[in-house]
Amino acid sequence: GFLFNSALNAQEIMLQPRPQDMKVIGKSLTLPEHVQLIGADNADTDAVNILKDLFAGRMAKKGFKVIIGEKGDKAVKKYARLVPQKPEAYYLSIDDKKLVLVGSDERGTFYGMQTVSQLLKEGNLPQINITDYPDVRYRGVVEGFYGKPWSYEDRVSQLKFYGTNKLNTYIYGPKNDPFHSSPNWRKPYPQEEAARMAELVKLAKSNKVDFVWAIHPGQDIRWNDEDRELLLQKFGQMYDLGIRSFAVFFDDISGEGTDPLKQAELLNYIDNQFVKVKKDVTPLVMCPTEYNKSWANLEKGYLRTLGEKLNPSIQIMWTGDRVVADIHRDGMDWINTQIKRPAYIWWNFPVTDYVRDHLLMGPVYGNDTDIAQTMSGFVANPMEHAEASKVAIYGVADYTWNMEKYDPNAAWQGSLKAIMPTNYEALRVFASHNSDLGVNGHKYRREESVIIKPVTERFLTAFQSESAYPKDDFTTLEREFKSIVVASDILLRSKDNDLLIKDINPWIKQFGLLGQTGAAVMDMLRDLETSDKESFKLDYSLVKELKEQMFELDATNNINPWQPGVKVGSLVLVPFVNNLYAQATERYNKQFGENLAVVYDYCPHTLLSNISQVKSLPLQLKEKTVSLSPSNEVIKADKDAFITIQLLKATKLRSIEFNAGKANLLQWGELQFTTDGENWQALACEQDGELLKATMGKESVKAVRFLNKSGVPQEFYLRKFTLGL
Ligand SMILES: CCCCCN1[C@H](CC(=O)NC)[C@H](O)[C@H](O)[C@H]1CO
Repeated sequence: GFLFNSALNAQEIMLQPRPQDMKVIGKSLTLPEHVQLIGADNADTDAVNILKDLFAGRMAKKGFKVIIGEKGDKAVKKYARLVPQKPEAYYLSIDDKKLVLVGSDERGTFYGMQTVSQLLKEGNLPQINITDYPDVRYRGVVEGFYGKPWSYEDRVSQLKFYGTNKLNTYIYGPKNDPFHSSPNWRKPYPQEEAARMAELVKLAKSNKVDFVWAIHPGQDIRWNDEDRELLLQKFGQMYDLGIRSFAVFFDDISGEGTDPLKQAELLNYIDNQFVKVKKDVTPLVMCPTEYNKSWANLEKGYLRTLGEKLNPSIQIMWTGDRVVADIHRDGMDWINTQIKRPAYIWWNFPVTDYVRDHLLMGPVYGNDTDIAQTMSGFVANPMEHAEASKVAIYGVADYTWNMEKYDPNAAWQGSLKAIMPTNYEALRVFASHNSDLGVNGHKYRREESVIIKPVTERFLTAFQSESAYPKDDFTTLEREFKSIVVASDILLRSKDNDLLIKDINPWIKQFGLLGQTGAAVMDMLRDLETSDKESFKLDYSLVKELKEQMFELDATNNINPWQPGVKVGSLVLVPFVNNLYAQATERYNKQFGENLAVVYDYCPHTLLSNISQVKSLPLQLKEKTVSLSPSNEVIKADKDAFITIQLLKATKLRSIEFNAGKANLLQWGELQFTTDGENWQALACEQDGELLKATMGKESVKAVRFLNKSGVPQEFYLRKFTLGL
C-alpha cells in the first residue's frame, strides 16, 4: 500500500520544457518498494537505462507495474491510441497501480523518461496523465561562431544537457576549425581528432541528438568534378566516423562560391548521390550566403533561385531580418515565400564573437511565440563559453518544445538551477547583471539589471537635485552591491560546475570588484551625510584603487584583436557607479572647498561618423589609448564620409594611428585634427605599409578624423584607429 502524500496540483508541478497537456489525477505516491518492468526488452534502450537507474534496487518479478514501449510494441498495445501521431511524442500515465509510458518513436519514449526523472522528487511521484510532443522538428545548437572552438569536455557536457532538455540537434560548424572550412575541408581529420569526433557521435546518439557535421567550402570551392568528389569523399569519411546528419554552409564568403545555381547543383548532387543513397542519413541542411533579410538582393534572385532549384527535402537556414535579430512572424512569412519551404532558424544568440568582452547570461526573449509551424528548425549559435551558453540553450529548449507556453523568466530560473544546483542564487545575481552586449556593430541589445535599474535612476536623479535621496533606495543599493561581493566569492569557490567557473573566472572576479566599488561609493555618500571628511577621502581612494584593479583585470584578461577585456554590469551598474562617484566627489569638493579629481572610467570620449556601419561601433578606452574596435566587414564610404574621435576635452596626444587595409589611402583620404572642433587641419603622416602614423605637433587636440576627400565612394577596412593619450 502507498503512503499517500498531499495532493500536488498541476501548477505546483514545474516541468521544463512544459508538456503540451498535463492533468493531475490523484495524490502523489511514495516510490514503490517493488517495481515490475513490462516491455523493457523491446522498448528504447536509452530510455530503459534511465528507468533502471531511477528504480535501481526496486526491480522485482511482482509489484508496481511499469509498462514501457513504442507504438507497435505488444506490451503497450492497448495504450497506443493515446500517443499523438507525431515524431518524438509520448503518453505518460502514473496512477496507484502502474506507470505507463508509450513513445510514438524511440525518442518519444526517451523524452517521456526525462519527464519521469523530473517528476520524481524526494522519492515521490505524482499521479498524472501527460500527452506531449515537440512544436519544432529540429531543436538545438549550431556551434558556428568565430573564435576558440569548444573543447571535447565542453561538447560532452553539452550533448548530455541536450538529452536531458529534449534538444535533438547539434550542428558542428566552428568557423575556426581548419577541417571544416577552406582550404582543408578537403582533408580528413587527423587520427586523434577523428577518434574524439566518433566518441562524441556515439554520445550524441545515446542522448537522442543528431550530430550534424557541417562543411564550409564556399570561400575556395571550384565548381568542378574534382572538388565535388573531394567533398563527397569528406562526407564519406565523416559517415564512417558515425555521422548520419550533414550540412553545407555558404555563409560569410565572397567570389565564385556565392553563385546560387552552382550551390544548388552541388547540394542536389550531394542529396541524390549521398543522402538519398545512404538511406539512414537525415535531410541535408544548408546555410545560404544571403542568410538574413538585410542582405537579400531580390533583383539578383539568390534566394528565389535556391527556393526553386533545391530539392524540397533540403533545409535552408536563416538568421532573421538581420545577422543578429529576434524572429518574428512577418519575417518568417517573407522568407518562407522566398525559399518555398519553412526556414530552419539559425539564431545568432547568445553568440558573442563580436562582443567578446561580454557574457550573455540573461533570459531568452524577443522571439514570437506563434511561429512554431513556420519553421522546420531552430538552433542557437552560442558563445565560445560553452557552460555559460547553457542559460540561453535551456531557454531555447523550452521555447522550441512548447512555444505557446514559453515563459522567459521561468526558463531562465530553471537554467540557473540546472547549471548550478546548489549555488544557483549566486549565479542568478551574476547572470542578472551580465546580459547586455554593450554598444556593437549589429546594434543588438538585451535588458540588464532589470530589478535595480529603476532604483539607480531614481536615486541618481534625487542625489543630483540636491534633495535627500530616499533612505530605502540607499539600503537597496547597498545590499545589491554587497550581494554582488558575496555572490562573486561563492561562485569562485563553488564546486557545482568546475567547467563554468574556470571558463568565466575573470568575469566573476571583475564582478566582485564591481560590488566592492559600488559599496565603497555608497560609503562615500554616508560620509557626506555625516560630513566625515577623513572617511570620505579614504573611501574615495578605495574606489580609485578598485577602479584601477578593474582596469588592470580588463587589460590583462581575454586579450583578443576584436573586443579584448572583461566587461561586467556594463549597461546599468558600471555607469551608475561611475556617475555617483563623480557626483559625490563634486559634492565633496563644493562642501569642503577641496579639489579631488572627478574621474569617470567608462569612455567619456565620443565617436562621430556618417558611415552607418561605423557610427554604432564602441570606442574602447584603455589606460593610455582611445580606439575604435576593428571590424571584419568591408566599409563602404561615400564621398565626404568621415570617422571622428572627439575627446572629452582638448588633449596633447602621444600618437595617432590609422589603418584602413589600403596602401593607397592617402590618394583619396586624409587624417585631420582640430583644436577647437571647428577648424580642421591635415595631419602630416608617414605610412608604413597600410598603417598611417601622424607626426605629432605641440597642439592640444580636441578631435581627430579620417575623411574621404576624393569626391567618390571608396571601400576600405577598419583595421585600426587609435589615439595615444
Ligand atoms: C559581417 C558578418 C558577420 C557574421 C557573423 N555571424 C557569422 C556567420 C553567420 O551568422 N552565419 C549564419 C558567424 O556564425 C558568427 O558567429 C555570426 C555572428 O557574429
